[in-house]
Amino acid sequence: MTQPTPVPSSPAVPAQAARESQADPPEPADRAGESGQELRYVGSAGDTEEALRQVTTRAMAARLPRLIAQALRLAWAADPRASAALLVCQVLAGILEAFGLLATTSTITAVISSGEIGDRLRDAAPSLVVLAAAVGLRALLGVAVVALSARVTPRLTREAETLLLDASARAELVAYDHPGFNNRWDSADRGVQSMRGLIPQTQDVIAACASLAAAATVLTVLHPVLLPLLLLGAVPRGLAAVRAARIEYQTTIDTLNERRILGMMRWHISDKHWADQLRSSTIAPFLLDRYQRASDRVQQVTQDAAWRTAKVGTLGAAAGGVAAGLVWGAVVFLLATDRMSVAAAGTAVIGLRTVSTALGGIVASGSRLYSVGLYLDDWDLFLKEAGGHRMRRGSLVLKQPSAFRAEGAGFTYPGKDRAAVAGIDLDVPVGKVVALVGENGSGKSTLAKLLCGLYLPTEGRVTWDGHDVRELDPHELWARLGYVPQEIARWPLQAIDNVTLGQLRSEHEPELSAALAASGTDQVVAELKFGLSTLLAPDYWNGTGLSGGQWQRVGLARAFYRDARLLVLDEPTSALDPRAENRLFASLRTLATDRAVVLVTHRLANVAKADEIVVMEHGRVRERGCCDELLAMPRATGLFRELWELQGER
Ligand SMILES: Nc1ncnc2c1ncn2[C@@H]1O[C@H](COP(=O)(O)OP(=O)(O)OP(=O)(O)O)[C@@H](O)[C@H]1O
Repeated sequence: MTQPTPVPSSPAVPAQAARESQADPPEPADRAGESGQELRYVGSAGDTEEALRQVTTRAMAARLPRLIAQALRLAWAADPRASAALLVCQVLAGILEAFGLLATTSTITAVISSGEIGDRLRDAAPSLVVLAAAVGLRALLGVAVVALSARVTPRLTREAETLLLDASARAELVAYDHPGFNNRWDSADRGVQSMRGLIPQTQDVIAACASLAAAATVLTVLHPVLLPLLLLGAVPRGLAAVRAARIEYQTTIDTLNERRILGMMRWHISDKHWADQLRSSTIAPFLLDRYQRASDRVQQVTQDAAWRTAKVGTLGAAAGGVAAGLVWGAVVFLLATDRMSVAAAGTAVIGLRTVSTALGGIVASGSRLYSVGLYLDDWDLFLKEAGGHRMRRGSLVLKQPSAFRAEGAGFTYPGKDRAAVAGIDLDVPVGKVVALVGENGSGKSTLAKLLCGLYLPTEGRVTWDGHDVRELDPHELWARLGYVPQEIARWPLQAIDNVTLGQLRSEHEPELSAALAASGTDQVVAELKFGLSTLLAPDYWNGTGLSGGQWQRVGLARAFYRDARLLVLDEPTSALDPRAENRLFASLRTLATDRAVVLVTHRLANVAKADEIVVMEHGRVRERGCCDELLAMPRATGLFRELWELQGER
């Protein structure tokens, strides 16, 4: 047995002094921003600036074809047949448009030619039939396009959502402590939502392009000057639409952080989790006031944006109107100077309207598609990078690891300038029970997560069987881990799945019964209406709720059931009744027969049987040894002894 070693802590503030320094609590600083902090979500400004830099007219024009190709690729992956049918419909619609326009010229030519009215109508009949057929078929194709889009879009959205969730599960745990990660997740999620508009907008752009190509061909045949004039007329509207898309995107980005706050406040005010405290503490009006403030800030930004969009739209429309006047003036001029026949002018009128509508469609749907594309980029990037935190570890697999070590390991949370734990040396082989104790915030849970490979150390290293956890396949590593965190996840699944986590090896196996019995979950299950098949979810999900202590038993059963070599129990008995707690600690030795056990707890009496007790203070190891050794330390310097005696007095 090692001698208790009082390790100098940094900074060396004895527990007593630390408590005394906290005796006078500081004045409450948060007075809605008067002198302290107000609720403000801290995002990464760099992302926003980068995103906005991309929203230019040129970028948009260059990006559109790629976006359409991307949309088609995604749609193809989601539903190849429906996507092919959609494309065929669009091409057919374009061809019919051209036929319709040419038939218009023939019809007008026949009707206004000299001769008997009956003969003229007979001559016009074939082109009239073509015209009617083209219009009717185009309408039918329109219906088919709507139906096919409605089929592809939900599949596409579902697929996009699944990929996003998968990418998020592949991010390092530390990602959640980076504000940029949450922002990127939000933007990517918005990408999934905006995907609902992807197919309709793409369809609109393709349809408008097909229509434009058809009408432009016909117009060029009628007179070559018409088309360039028209295209020129569309420029002001195009510029205005791009500007509006930029304002919309900027507004979304500017309000992203506030919307996060709104979402978080909404959850705190409405969720069952805090519902009892919300009522009993009468805090609701105060929270609603905070909600209102954030809401006002969002409204301010959106109102401002709406005003700027209206201004840009008005300018675009005015310039577009002048351009349209020029085009129509040109048609009148060509007609008046006999450079164009009356029949051609009649068709030109229809053709001009078609081209103008198509250009308007390309500009409007194109700018909407571009907005969708910006979010789509965020989604795409998240899939590749998991918000910049994709797990990139090794692939080494350890079947039966048996030695878990921290070697000078430390960890600093993102954005913090002080390490949560530092310079930790710890050795936990299979068969050994190590207890981590210490005051709140001394670094016990952080160290536990380092040993689990959930966090990667920012200094030193953590090894399993001598291999740095960075080299190990993380999923295989966690398959050998039984981890009971302070807050047990309440998965909305049946009791059996909540214990086996969907990894049942075989029905009625002894391991399952043993895990249920060792954790006391067997007693919980015995009271459930459908036993292990009971859905553990609140009543309104058609399930059955459990108490905090019952969930803690389920959490323990989970860890015991796993084929784990390292068992990390972080405050595993905080909600257990004394009998359940006793049973757990009595079985610690048995649990450690073929596992290494790390136990984090404040109930010091329970760690008496641990092989080694590590006393943490300010992120460092202050003392270590077995219970008797630590209790034998002088009263003035022994932190464990002081805490032990305080608990004893209680
Ligand atoms: N997600 C986080 N982001 C930033 N700092 C954190 C985070 N979690 C913990 N910390 C800080 O790291 C330090 C160690 O925290 P840790 O949770 O490891 O302490 P602990 O000893 O387990 O505390 P407790 O006994 O209260 O559970 C504390 O100063 C805490 O404020």
